[in-house]
Amino acid sequence: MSVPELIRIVSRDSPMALAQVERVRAELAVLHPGVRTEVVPVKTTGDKWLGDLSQVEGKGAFTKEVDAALLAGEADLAVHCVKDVPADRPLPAGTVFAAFLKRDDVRDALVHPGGLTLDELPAGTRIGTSSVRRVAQLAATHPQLECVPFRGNANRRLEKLAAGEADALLLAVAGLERIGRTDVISEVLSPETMMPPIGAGILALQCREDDTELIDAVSGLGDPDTHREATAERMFLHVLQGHCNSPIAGYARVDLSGELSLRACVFTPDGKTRLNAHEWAGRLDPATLGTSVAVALLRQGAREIIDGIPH
Ligand SMILES: NCc1[nH]cc(CCC(=O)O)c1CC(=O)O
Repeated sequence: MSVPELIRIVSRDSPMALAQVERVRAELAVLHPGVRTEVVPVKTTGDKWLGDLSQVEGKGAFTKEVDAALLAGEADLAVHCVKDVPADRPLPAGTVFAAFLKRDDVRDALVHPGGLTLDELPAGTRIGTSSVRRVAQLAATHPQLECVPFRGNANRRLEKLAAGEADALLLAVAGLERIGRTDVISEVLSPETMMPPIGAGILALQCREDDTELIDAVSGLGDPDTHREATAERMFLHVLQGHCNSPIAGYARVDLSGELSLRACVFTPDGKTRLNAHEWAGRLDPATLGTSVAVALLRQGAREIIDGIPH
């Protein structure tokens, strides 16, 4: 296999994103010991704008500038959190996913400086999160807690928490692992307590579709089970056509016997209505499983819930 001499890797410039790039560089160094890599950090709209994401382009706010650098030939390989890559539309024309790295933890964690668990938090505790998915689920299970809008990269959110801008936070375990801050976790929430977002804990490598040499060179970093899970989850979201204010959650899993299943939910913003579906792939390929679970939720009225939410 011919391997490029130099691979220029583009990503957001947050500490989490740069840690993700270091993982990719380390895995590449094992697979292709001779290869040189260079990092091209870019600031995205989502990093610069700390207001409501639906006021900027919403979806794609964390990926647009990264995609542009790739397409302009300023870099060769983009590293993305799958969670941040819009699934309601195809990938930008001219680009493909070359690999999905082995999945990290899908769960969310509670970060409470006093070390309390979610059930122990007193009424009125301010939870810093702007995620409609987290807000809806908390409203359903812990209505006595109050969510306050909270944006910025994970390090920035921890600083704002320390400054007293909220009493506790919800953050992804995978993200805290990447920035080396699992020490702040007071409770890891089960997926039943807090259903994860589509693509949680998965990093994707994206290339220009004509760059076959690089696609071949990096495809060996992909994990086949993660690929099946990511494909089912993203097709689910594609068929459902949510928007950035629609609380949607779900995750696929390949179990020990190799069976793929996908569970997913759609909520109203107040969490009072929750539609659920859970199906096993059986003979279906991952994308068809994603479609089937989306159709199951549409039959229960998901379209009306999603379209009824202002965005
Ligand atoms: N929206 C930012 C973002 N994108 C991906 C992750 C977590 C890591 C992952 O799931 O890959 C986070 C931080 C968070 O939600 O706490």
